[in-house]
Amino acid sequence: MLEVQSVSKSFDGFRAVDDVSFAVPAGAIVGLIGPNGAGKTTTFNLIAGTLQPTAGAIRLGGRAIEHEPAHRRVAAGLARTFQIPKPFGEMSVLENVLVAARAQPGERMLANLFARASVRRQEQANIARAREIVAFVDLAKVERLPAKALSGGQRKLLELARVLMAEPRLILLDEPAAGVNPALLEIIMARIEAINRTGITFLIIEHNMDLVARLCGEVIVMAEGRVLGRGAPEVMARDPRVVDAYLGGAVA
Ligand SMILES: Nc1ncnc2c1ncn2[C@@H]1O[C@H](COP(=O)(O)OP(=O)(O)OP(=O)(O)O)[C@@H](O)[C@H]1O
Repeated sequence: MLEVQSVSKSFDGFRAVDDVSFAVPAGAIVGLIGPNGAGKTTTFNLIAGTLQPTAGAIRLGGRAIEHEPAHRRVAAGLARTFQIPKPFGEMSVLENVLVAARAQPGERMLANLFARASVRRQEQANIARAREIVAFVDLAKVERLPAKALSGGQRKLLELARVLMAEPRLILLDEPAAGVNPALLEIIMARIEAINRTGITFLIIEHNMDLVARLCGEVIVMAEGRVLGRGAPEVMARDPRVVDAYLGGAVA
């Protein structure tokens, strides 16, 4: 589904991502872990298209995307969430999900003029789908509230709903467990599992090892911009290079 090949990114000569290669098979949930500053978020930004790589290739479903703008990658089936969700605070939960729809008939002026009925049907279909997704992530009771009224954990669920609305094939999740209380974390993990069972692939940055151990068949470990290793979470957690990288990070 996703291939990252010899990708590097430098900021003023500093290699935040240094010759990174890995692949994420279709249908998998793969973790991307490593100490602070390892280059995980930069790697996400390179895949999503908010940053351009200094070198290397990125393929989604076999198609080269490293030079495509972010919105084309979304259209190709790539979605991402952020460590700190940024919903439109004044808009309702439902509206926040609705604006993430790929088909926005109201934005096509000519279509509006000539095919009002079909535009209205598409809008109704989008609203119905947004409602379903909001219910799926357990936010139906708060769907009319402004997004700014949600707790941190509910905002993570809203982010999940927004990416689902874009009908992705691959979802990049940036720290879905950060700042989430245990009850909501359980819901988030169950929903990720349910979405994955429908065939959607995940790459997840996460420091919470409970989530990683439960959801991720494999983890890719990064440190200092490079890939240290890859394997089952319980195996990588015992790998001396991985232990060293985390301890190095703790004392640095
Ligand atoms: N825009 C930028 N300009 C300069 N340096 C940057 C920029 N973005 C990231 N870096 C540096 O690149 C390195 C990797 O950062 P990155 O955020 O990718 O790490 P991370 O693994 O996601 O860390 P964390 O777990 O703390 O989120 C860090 O040293 C960071 O300071």
